[in-house]
Amino acid sequence: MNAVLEVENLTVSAGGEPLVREISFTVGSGERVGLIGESGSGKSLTSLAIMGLLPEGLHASGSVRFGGRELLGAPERELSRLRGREMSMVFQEPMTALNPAMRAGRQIAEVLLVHRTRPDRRAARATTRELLEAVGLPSRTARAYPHQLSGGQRQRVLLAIALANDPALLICDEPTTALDVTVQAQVLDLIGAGIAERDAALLFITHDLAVVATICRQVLVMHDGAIVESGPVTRVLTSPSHDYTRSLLAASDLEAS
Ligand SMILES: Nc1ncnc2c1ncn2[C@@H]1O[C@H](COP(=O)(O)OP(=O)(O)OP(=O)(O)O)[C@@H](O)[C@H]1O
Repeated sequence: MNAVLEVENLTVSAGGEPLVREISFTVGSGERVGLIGESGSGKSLTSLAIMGLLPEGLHASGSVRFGGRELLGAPERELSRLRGREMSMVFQEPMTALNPAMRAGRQIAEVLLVHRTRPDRRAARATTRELLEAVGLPSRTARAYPHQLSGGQRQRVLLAIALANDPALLICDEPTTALDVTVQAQVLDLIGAGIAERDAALLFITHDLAVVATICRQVLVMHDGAIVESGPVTRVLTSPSHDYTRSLLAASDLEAS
């Protein structure tokens, strides 16, 4: 299996204080890896460091290779060419990720067009309709503004945007946390299907063990900025070797057997 993402000794610090500490992991092509840990453990900073989107004042060191290319220290121009095309991200709060003043269809079409040297608007509109259909939304959704959609519908639009350019890597950061359980299951199914269709790699961030068990085969457990345990979901969730993983399990609905 080819490695899509190779993270080695990644450290994220603020003013010399490490918030993510020397973490290493690999995500292979077609692989689904969950990153779990309690609030504040460093999950979001890890994903932002990978995407080159760390907020001002935070510094990443170590190595993040994507398709063999080193991303840490790469020029912003190169990173913005990758984002939304070869790697994309779905966040927890779709309302802040979507432009409130732009119709949903236009937002999907824009991401199709922005990475083309010769934009074809008619083809982008047709692909937008296909993408909406693939995430279970009627084509009339294209004309809706974000505030006219439900939370689940907005998250589907974001997923359509993230999948639009057939990325090799999709990073999801708590994409279903704000949704009710039924809608959550539907969105998880759509993420799984979108990934499988493209043979893309998935890095799925959540604090919810049940969600990881549903969608991922491999899991990394993060605690206080470090990865304390990793392995196949079936192993880690049935016989955790780290105390912190055991306490996560005890606090969840899943039972260790
Ligand atoms: N811009 C920043 N400056 C300084 N510290 C920060 C900054 N952003 C995050 N932190 C700190 O880094 C740590 C990790 O934050 P991070 O957002 O990665 O956690 P998380 O595991 O994603 O949590 P949650 O599940 O609540 O999103 C936290 O202690 C947080 O307070």
